[in-house]
Amino acid sequence: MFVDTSYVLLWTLFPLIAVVYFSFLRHKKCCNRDKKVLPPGDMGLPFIGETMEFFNAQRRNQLFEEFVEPRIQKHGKIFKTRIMGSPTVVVNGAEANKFILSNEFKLVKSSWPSSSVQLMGSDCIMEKDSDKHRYLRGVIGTTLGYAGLEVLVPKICSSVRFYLATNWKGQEKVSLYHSTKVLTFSIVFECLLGINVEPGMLDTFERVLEGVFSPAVEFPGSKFWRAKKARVEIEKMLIKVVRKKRKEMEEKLLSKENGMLLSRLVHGMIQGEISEKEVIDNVVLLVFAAHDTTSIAIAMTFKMLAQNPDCYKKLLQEHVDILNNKKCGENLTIEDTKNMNYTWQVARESMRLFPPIFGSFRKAITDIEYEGLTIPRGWKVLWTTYGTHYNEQYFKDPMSFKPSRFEETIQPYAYVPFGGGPRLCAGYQLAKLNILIFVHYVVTQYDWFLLHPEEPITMDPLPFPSLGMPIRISSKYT
Ligand code: HEM
Repeated sequence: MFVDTSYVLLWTLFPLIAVVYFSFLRHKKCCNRDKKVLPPGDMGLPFIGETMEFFNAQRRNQLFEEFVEPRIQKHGKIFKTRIMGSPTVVVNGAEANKFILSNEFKLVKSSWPSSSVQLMGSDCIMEKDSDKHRYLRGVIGTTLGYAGLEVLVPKICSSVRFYLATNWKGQEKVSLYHSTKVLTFSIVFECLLGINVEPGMLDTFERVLEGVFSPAVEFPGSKFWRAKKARVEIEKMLIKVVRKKRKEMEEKLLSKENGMLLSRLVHGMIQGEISEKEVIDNVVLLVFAAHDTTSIAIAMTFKMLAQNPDCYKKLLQEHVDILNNKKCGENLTIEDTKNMNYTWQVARESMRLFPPIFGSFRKAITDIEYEGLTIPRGWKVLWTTYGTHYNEQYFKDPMSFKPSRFEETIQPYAYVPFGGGPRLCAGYQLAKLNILIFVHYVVTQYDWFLLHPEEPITMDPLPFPSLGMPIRISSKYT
């Protein structure tokens, strides 16, 4: 019988071919399983990526509306992009905020632009992790604990009252935003740190702040160059202050128990727990963290009150009730601030609609797996406040101003103007007191209205009212 040898060969080789074929399939499946799935999104042009789109939207204070939201629509709540030279994953939503913020030090670490690190100082709290971070949080936390706050309240009251008496009394028109900036600056320096504000200090600090998010290019005349020069001036001034304080403390003229944050930091220095540079970098950082954030929060609270007369009426009544229980000229106490529940709801709602901080950057310190996607090690992660604050899922009718929504429990990590996790704002309590006390004295002493109700809010990189929010004022007592 004729036997086709090719058939014989085929039947002999068949099991071998089958084994090779199935092994190939298995290998392919394994590889696919190991292959990491990056989040969807466009990386834009080589190197610059989508930086221009990001900055243009930011300048118009439309970062969420023009940059983030269209990409959420196209790619979903977690998308990749490339900004400022770094591949970046933008995450939105309470679950994603929680995942990223609570995994600080484990999966991610805080990641500030080079210009911010150079100007704030490489030894400031935002650059620290583990023990040093815990130590600095402890020092700030003790100063802002209940006993510390009790002492702070009358000091803040005196600062606000003095400021209004010397700068608003007899005036018809003032810049609300400028006032809040001057006040928050002196409150951080004098009430929290215990350092006297000297003439010109605010301007020098403002020059540093102007460069904090500008490109770290040091050519004469550039923002960053000016900021670096201002930082040197500040350093010289702070070195003198810190050494004087150290001498006083070593000679037992002053104890760390005077409650002031600078004394506590200098005490740590004497004990060898922190260096002089760490003290100085953290003083600069605290001013940066407190200044523009609290100022814009107060300004937007007033803007919302002007636009919502019913809310203003209710808030005013809260303060009149508190005032009626005080003797003439008596300062507020911490207990009085606890009776400002509605005012705090108004301020919180203003910060929900206009969060002073858009969000912030982290860096993945390992490959991160989240919802079936991989954020590769070394990539940046940007979490946002707007991603939850403007989302119907967390806040019903999100674009309406409704302070009473804070009577209900809010899902954790949905309301995040102060961030969350181990890096939750360390000055939250001070910011709250600053806002409540300022509102109290203004609304009980003055009638006021906005001169430009439609004034645009710009961003550079924090939001601010473009005209300084001028208001017409008239004293209630003349
Ligand atoms: C309305 C006012 C304020 C807002 C909206 C605000 C917001 C924030 C946010 C969002 C963070 C977290 C940043 C991140 O996760 O990368 C933060 C951190 C921080 N804030 Fe505030 N802040 C305010 C006022 C203040 C004040 C008054 C102080 C100090 C006296 C302060 C001190 C700090 C510090 C030291 C950190 C760093 C915490 C750390 O790294 O552990 N903040 N703030």
